[in-house]
Amino acid sequence: MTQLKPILSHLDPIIPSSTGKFKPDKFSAYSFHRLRCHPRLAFWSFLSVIFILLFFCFSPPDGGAAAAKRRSLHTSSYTRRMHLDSNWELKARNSARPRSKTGFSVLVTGAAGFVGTHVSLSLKRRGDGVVGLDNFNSYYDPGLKKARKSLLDRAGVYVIEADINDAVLLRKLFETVHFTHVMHLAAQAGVRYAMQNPNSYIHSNVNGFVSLLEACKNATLQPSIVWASSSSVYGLNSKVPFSEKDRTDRPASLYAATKKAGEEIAHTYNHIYGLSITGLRFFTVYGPWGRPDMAYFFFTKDILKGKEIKIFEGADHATVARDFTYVDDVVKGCLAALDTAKKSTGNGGKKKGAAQFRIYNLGNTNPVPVADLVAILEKLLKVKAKKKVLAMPRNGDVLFTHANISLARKELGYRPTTDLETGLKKFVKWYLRYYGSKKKSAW
Ligand SMILES: O=C(O)[C@H]1O[C@H](OP(=O)(O)OP(=O)(O)OC[C@H]2O[C@@H](n3ccc(=O)[nH]c3=O)[C@H](O)[C@@H]2O)[C@H](O)[C@@H](O)[C@@H]1O
Repeated sequence: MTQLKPILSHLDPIIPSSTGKFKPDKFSAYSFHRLRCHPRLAFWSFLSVIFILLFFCFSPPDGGAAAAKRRSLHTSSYTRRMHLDSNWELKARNSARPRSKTGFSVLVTGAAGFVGTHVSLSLKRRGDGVVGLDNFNSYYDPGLKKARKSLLDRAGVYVIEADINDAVLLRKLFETVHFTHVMHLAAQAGVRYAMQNPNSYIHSNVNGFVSLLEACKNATLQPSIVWASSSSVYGLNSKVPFSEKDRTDRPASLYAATKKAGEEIAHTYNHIYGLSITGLRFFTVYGPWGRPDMAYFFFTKDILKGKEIKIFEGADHATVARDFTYVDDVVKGCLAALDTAKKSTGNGGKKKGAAQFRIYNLGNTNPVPVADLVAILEKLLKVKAKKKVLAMPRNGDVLFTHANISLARKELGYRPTTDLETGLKKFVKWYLRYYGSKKKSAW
């Protein structure tokens, strides 16, 4: 204790006196008295001081570099855990670079999907930078998605394998690349599958969409967003053709309900955070590299196999019809929506003014009965279909769809030019080449 005395007296706090001289205050005298009475307390206090001094002496001089190193170690362990390419950030930066200064940097979600692949290729072809994101889930043959990814690889579009619900990945991606636009096409598609797996619709179309909007809203420079809604939001409406002004509060399927929810959620993010958002209501999009869960696709497969196909009809033999829209026409509408999108007004989550909010129908304006679709396929495949006409099951389907596209025509210059027979011809040609030569299963 006598050895500690000089040190402890030195550690006593000192305050200036009114004369300007320093003298121990009452508290320090009291502390010293306590320490003298508690040798253990004094010993541990001394040891703590030594530890603190040692910590400061031996810590690295550049704290920022150390933090960066820690961060990059954290990033690389994340990269390994999520099975991302070790240099995914570099690849994403390169892929997002447009050919010219005026080009866009676009994040395409669902890039290995049907419309996503076509949109990504078109953007890349005209000189925009594109990064794709896709979770390659097994809703339908992931082999087809991988084949689409190979197309994108060859075109120089880098696709990251991740889910839009991965908020960490999205944050890192938006820190790595400044996207001018996001084309959001990732979704759980299909009307009837919602009866089997309802939660997958909530996961992708509601939670996933919110996760993406959060990342966009938090970005320092917020991108403009264009995303795929659906003709199914018109639900049980009987007034045709469907106009954007019509009511959309009577969805017939959970799929439609989640797309409608997406439209409302989009409005909220536009209103609160100033995100520029355009929703596109797609009408039964078909074409090469299409989705095997859609009727035109599996009818083709089943007709070729000689398997029976079911053709639905409404009550009293009412015709079931769709405004089938060829994928190239839809892609033109998507690009026009990106081109006319105004900038978001927010910054890092704070709104600076009202932002653009739009919704457009992208249909063909020419509904075709499903029976006619089958007749065209029979002609193109040169095979008679084994048909069974059935009452439409109560599984979310609606009787018909028909788009009024005047708004998209006026504001986007959208003009679909492909009739169903011309479009199906291109689809059948692709189908026979893809499955004929590769002997792949179409499902
Ligand atoms: O436009 C849309 O909003 C929707 O279009 C399609 O949904 P759907 O029009 O039901 O397309 P298909 O599943 O290919 O069905 C096309 C038509 O064939 C009929 N169909 C389907 C299956 C079947 O076995 N038989 C049959 O007659 C359906 O009732 C429907 O009228 C897509 O699957 C949805 O993802 C998309 O959002």
